[in-house]
Order: sequence, then C-alpha cells, then structure tokens
Amino acid sequence: MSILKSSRAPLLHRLSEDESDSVLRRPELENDLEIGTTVYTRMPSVKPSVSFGTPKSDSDSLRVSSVDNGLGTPKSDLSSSRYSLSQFSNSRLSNGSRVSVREAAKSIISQRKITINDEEVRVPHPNDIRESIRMLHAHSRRDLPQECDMETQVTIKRKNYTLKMTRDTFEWFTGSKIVGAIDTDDIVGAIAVDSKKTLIRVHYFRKGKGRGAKALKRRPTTLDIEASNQNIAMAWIKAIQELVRWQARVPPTTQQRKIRVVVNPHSGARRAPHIWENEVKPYFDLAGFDYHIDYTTYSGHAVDMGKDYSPEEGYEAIVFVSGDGTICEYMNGLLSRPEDEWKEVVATTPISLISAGTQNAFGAGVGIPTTAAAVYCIIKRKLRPLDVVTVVAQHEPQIVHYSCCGLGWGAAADIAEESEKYRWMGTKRYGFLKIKRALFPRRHTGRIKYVPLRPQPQLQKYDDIKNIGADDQYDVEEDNIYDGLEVVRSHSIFRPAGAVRSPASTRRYGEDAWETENGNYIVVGALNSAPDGVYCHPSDGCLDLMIARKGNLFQTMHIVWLYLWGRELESKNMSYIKIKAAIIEQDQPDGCLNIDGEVLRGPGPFRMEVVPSLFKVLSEK
Ligand SMILES: Nc1ncnc2c1ncn2[C@@H]1O[C@H](COP(=O)(O)OP(=O)(O)OP(=O)(O)O)[C@@H](O)[C@H]1O
Repeated sequence: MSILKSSRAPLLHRLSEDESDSVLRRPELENDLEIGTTVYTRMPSVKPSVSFGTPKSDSDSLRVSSVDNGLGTPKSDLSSSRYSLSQFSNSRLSNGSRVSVREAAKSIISQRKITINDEEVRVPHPNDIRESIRMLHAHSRRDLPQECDMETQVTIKRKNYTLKMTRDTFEWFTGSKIVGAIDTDDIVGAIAVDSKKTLIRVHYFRKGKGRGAKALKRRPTTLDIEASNQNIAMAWIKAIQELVRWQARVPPTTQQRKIRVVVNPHSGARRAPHIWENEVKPYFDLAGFDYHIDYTTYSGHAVDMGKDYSPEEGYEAIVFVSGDGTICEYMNGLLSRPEDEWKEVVATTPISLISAGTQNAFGAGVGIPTTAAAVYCIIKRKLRPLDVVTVVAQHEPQIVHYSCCGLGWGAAADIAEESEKYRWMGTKRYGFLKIKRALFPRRHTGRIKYVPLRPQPQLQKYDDIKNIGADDQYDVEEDNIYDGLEVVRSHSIFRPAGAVRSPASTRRYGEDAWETENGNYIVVGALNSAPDGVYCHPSDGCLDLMIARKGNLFQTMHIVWLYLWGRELESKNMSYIKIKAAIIEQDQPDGCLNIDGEVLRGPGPFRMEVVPSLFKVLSEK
C-alpha cells in the first residue's frame, strides 16, 4: 500500500452534508475514573492449581514458590514489601485499598515509576512506557495465576537442571548457576510432543538480532524439556499457557480466545492460503484460538466485511492474511458506517496484517515486518494506536477516503495512475515507472497549504522512537472485548470525530494556523508511516509532509541522484515538515492523488488530515 503503487478504484464513504464538525479528543481523565470494575464477563472463577499428583521423590516434586499478594514473588516487580502491581485496579477507589490504573499509568509516564504513600513500586519495564502500562493492565484485570510461579527438576538435552519460572523469567540452573534463560515475554505457548506426554515443547519468538527494525523480526524457536512424569509436564504446560493468557490480558485457558481471520487468495503471488495454513494456523492452535475464517471471494469483498462486522460476535481481533489493499478496503467499509457503530468496532477489535501482498508497506510501517512478528503480537496481544489519514476532493466533499500509509501527489500519483497498465511487469513496474517519470516528467504546479506543528519536533527515525507519545497506551489498553460490550459502551470514548468527516476544515484550523506556498513540484507526500517517510511514526498524531520542488535541470537531476541513494532530504529543494492537515490545489485539473496506491481523480483541491489513534493495531513498536 505504498503511495508509489498500483491503482485501484477509489473507495468511497458518502456522508450527509449536515454532519457536525468537531474534533476527536482523547478521554478526559476525570471522566475515566467513572469506569466500572473491569472483569472478564465470561470468565469463570479459577482456583489456582497447586497440587499435581503425588511426586515419587524430592527430585520429582513440583513446587509452587512462596506466594506474596497472590502473585508469587516476581523479581522485577517489587522494591517495596508493601505494594505490588496487583494492587492496581480499574475499580473506583471506594474502599481506599486499590490504586487507580489511570493514576498509576500517569505516574509511569511522568516519572517512570509508581509512588504510593511515598513508597516506590518499581515498574517491570522502566525504559518502555507502553510495555509497563500493558503489564499494569494485566495486573489490574486479574491476579497472576499462582501456578505461574514454579520450580522443578527437568532434563534438557539429556542434562539435568532445575527449571524455574516466574512472571518475568524462565530459567534453568545447575546449583545456583543459571545455564539458560528465556524472557517470558517471548514465550507464546507450550505443548506435549510425545506419546508419553512427558516431553514439553516451549515455543518462543526470539527478538531479531540488532536494534530497531531488526529486533522486530522475531524468529520462532523451540525448547524441548523432559519432565520426570506426565503430571509435572502437564502442570508446566498449563502454567506456561496461563502465563501467556495473563500477559495477553485475556481470560484463562478454561475459556477460548476468539479471533476473526480474513484470507485474500487473490493477493500478491496468491500465497495467502498457504501462509495461513503453514505459518499462522499452527500457532493459533497452540494459543487455543477459536478462529472464524473468511476467504474473500470477489473484488471489494473486504469493504462489505467492514460494513457488516459486528463486535457482538466477540472476536478479540481481526487478522488479514492479504496485501495492504484488503485491510484498507475493510477500514473504508467500516468507516462508511454510522459513527457510533464504527467507534465500537475500532475500540474493541484491533487489526493485524499477515503480509501476503505485492508491496507490504503496511506491515513495515506499523512494526510487523514479518509473519512471525505479526503472529507474536497477535498471541501476546501487543496493542498500539494507529493514526489514519482522511482525504476529500473538494469537488465531491461528501465522499471521504481513508489511508494508513499516506498520500502522494505529482510523480507519485502519476506512477499510481499508470501502474495498472504495467501490472504484467510485477513489482518491477514501479522501478520502471519511476525512471520513466524522472526522464519524462509531467507538469505539476499549484499551491500547498498546511498546518505545521509549532514548534516543529526534533526529527527521529521510526526505529529510534520509543516512548514518545506513549501516554495514550492507557487508553489503547482499555475497551477489551472480553470485558463485554456493555463495559466498553460505558466508557467515555464515543465522541464525535470532526477530522473523520471534514478533513482540513478551516473551522478547526483558523487562518493563523496555515502556511502556504506556490510552486512547481516533482512530488508532494503527506505520509503516515515508514518506510516512505523516514521520520514517520504511525501513531505520533501527525503527518509528515515531504515537498520536492522542481528547480532547474541540474537541481532536478541532483534530487533524482540523491533519491537513488536515499539521501534526497539533503537537497535544498526538499522540505520535511510535521503537519496536522494539508490542502493541495493543483493548476492541472486532470492531476490526481495517490491514496495508498489507489487513485483519487482531480480537479480537487484535495484536503487531508490526520486522525490520531483512530485504530488499534497488534504491534510491539
Ligand atoms: N476473490 C477475489 N477475486 C478477485 N479479486 C479479489 C478477490 N478477493 C479480493 N480481491 C481484490 O484483490 C485486490 C488486491 O488485494 P491485496 O491488496 O490484498 O493484494 P495486493 O494488491 O497484491 O497487495 P498490496 O496491496 O500489498 O500491494 C483487492 O483490490 C481486492 O478487492
């Protein structure tokens, strides 16, 4: 869904003229303290299992470690003996004994720690606000199951070890020496793999080697552990599965996780069904998902799915095994519905993409660059907000278009318009068309108006951005479908969203907010995600405006040369500006706009605006 990609028929959302023009705001703090107690509606009460048959000897025994506050004794949680994360609750502070999750989340954001009555509770991921808040939510929903704190004797690769698990660590020892360890955050499940049912296979997804995007490329790995008897093996498997459920903020294994899967057999090289069967389904089975699969059977089917989707069905996420276009179609279908309907769906049902298309820009742009990365984030329910861009052409203002990756005008739109003609060339057509338009450019003159962020933030590459903007993670974690729709409906998120209905409205942005320039342009991009915009972040609440101006022949050739090396921003004819909204007025009425590879025809002007955190995506970035 790169802005330099194939054209498709634009997707449409018709709006009534009289829809109001107000801003989407995040919930007010005070209002959210009114939220009722959060419990899983269908969650049966589970007794922690502490007994697993009669061990024959001491070395056979399976011990549940000493228990503190019903949590075991997670090492990284407590620096004080009086408070633990389990004392945080989404409930009202009526009895004074529990501390509001929102207050604790605010404390993590501002101080990277939580202080209660001058005593400090150390947070598990002090350098990662989003993960800390996620853990806080896990504790606030239900206590960590007691059986997740375990220690026993096992055999790994024919050697005997003591295996120990806590909330954060999974380690094996000889004596007091740690021989191996897995971060429990990497673990996605465990199963018995032999007929005697004593051999446990732990599945985990190791972080990719390196930093940034490399670390996101997780690799599926297994560890085989031989337990001394079937009861112990079963107890370990149960403990691991329960820990994964608890970390994911979903009900225990007595209840199934429900997930919706959409496979587009037509995407890319038509490998989506194969990817689903071989690379995704085995892990969904491991995680105990009850999945409902739909195969798209006609062009535009995903639009209809978006129009029909009901959160009443209780799916915790909707996962696309497809190209970017399918997920974009679903979003457009969904957002064409009445506002109270789509808001309920986006609040309760995060999206994910197992990339099986031609370009796969969405996955790279939202931090799920590979199938393994996406599968990992789905099972662990790693949630992140996702900004969306809304666009209208002024000659048909009642039709709103939506984009995830971004918009392109000038050469980027010319290439999108022409690419369908050259589909027979496969992905090589984009390279071919870039060269063609560099040698034989069309004329693009006009006026660019935009609302810049004031002051402009320091530019940081997507891979380097960690905690910026993470203060919305509290809201992202709310509205868990397993709480039940009534609880979700009681939250105060359902506010009108002006940017969704009337992008770049001058009623929201007054005269003083706008900057304007006239000129002759090579390309203009209003981008929401990397890699097209190198400093983009899909949940930073803004768009990255890239303007490449046409100079004399030498200057233009210089930009093209720098572009080939990925250094085009060094050109004096380039600008890179963080903005909220933009309007492109073109002098050539037949010019068009590229919306995630689809073509929106002129004359325009084209009005565009970012809608912060409109969707939730399953990603760890
Ligand atoms: N059964 C089908 N037959 C024909 N077309 C279909 C069918 N199902 C979906 N489509 C259409 O396939 C098109 C392409 O889908 P998708 O975007 O998933 O793949 P892609 O274009 O190859 O990948 P990318 O968008 O990543 O480049 C969509 O426009 C969709 O409407």
